[in-house]
Amino acid sequence: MATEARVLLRPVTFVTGNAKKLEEVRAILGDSIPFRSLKLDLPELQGEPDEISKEKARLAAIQVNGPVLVEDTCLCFNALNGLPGPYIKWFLEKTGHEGLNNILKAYEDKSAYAMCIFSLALGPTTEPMSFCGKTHSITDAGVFFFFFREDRSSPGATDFGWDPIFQPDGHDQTYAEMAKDEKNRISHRSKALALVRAHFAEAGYIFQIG
Ligand SMILES: O=c1nc[nH]c2c1ncn2[C@H]1C[C@H](O)[C@@H](COP(=O)(O)OP(=O)(O)OP(=O)(O)O)O1
Ligand SMILES: [Mg+2]
Repeated sequence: MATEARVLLRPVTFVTGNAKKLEEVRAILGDSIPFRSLKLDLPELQGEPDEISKEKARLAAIQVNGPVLVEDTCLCFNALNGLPGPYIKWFLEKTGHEGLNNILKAYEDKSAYAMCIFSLALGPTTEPMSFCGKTHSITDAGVFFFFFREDRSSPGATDFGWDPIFQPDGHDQTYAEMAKDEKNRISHRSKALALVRAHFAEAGYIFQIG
């Protein structure tokens, strides 16, 4: 039996305060899901990553009073059981790439994974749904960070967070060194958005936007 279609009277609003995230979401989604964006700085919450993402969606849906999509991004060190995780924004801001690098110097395991959790709330009273994508870093000690790499003369693009220090497993370049469309093909964000897209295809939402 076909999934019952759900009618949405407003476009989905992707809420973020981060212009680089928005740029990637636009490039990855194209026109596959009708959405608009809204720049709002949602609170940096504490807790388990999926709960943080869902709570962001609840808060955003109250402000927008309509369907919203948000995401929360984590950078997780395996040696630290997933930390800094959702707190990466403050770690990056306070310690920089080099501080993150120094934390891992204490451990043999320098592997990490990037994780994006999108949450969709159809309205302020609807329980959000979450979609998680992960990309693992290379695992060799001493090459995870640009700063260890004597073969590199430039960190690549330095305009998006921790991209210069994250080298995905199976790749010779960090996210920052890769062409944008290559990052978008393999990233934590694109994996999560593939699930969001599949959900939209399955749920059969119909947009009746007047
Ligand atoms: O693909 C990425 N490559 C490199 N760095 C990234 C990426 N994605 C997020 N980031 C950074 C931004 C922020 O420092 C932290 C996540 O924190 P997070 O709260 O999710 O992002 P945010 O506050 O900038 O935007 P938002 O308004 O959507 O919460 O990692
Ligand atoms: Mg944030």
